[in-house]
Amino acid sequence: MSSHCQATKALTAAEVADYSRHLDSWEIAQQVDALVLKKSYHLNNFRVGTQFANQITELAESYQHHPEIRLRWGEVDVIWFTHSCNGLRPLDFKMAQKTDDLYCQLTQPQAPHSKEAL
Ligand SMILES: C[C@H](O)[C@H](O)[C@H]1CNC2=NC(N)=NC(=O)C2=N1
Repeated sequence: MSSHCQATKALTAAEVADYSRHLDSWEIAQQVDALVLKKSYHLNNFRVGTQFANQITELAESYQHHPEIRLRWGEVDVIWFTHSCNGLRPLDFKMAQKTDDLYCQLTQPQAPHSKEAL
């Protein structure tokens, strides 16, 4: 166990259940011996899937917290967990929400009241 890990323990199963109530459609999955947050996103083609993966990369770099990403035509799977604790931390839930926000920005049309639409 690293010193960072001792300072920041993984959430308990009960805490994970509580945090996950605020997320939309993220699965809590067991991966080897750790709980992880997992979601599959649908994209129209490989290029936009790659764009999404690149945006997640920028997000990950800005927080120095990095997910697993699986990219294939029409789909991007994202898995968040904290390696150093081999489990979930509040930051993983924050990153999951931010990933959803990126997906919405990328796939949903501009708000009708934006300047461009006037
Ligand atoms: C030093 C650096 O911040 C750490 O190695 C970070 C990098 N990105 C990370 N990402 C994730 N998901 N878990 C970590 O424990 C982790 N550690």
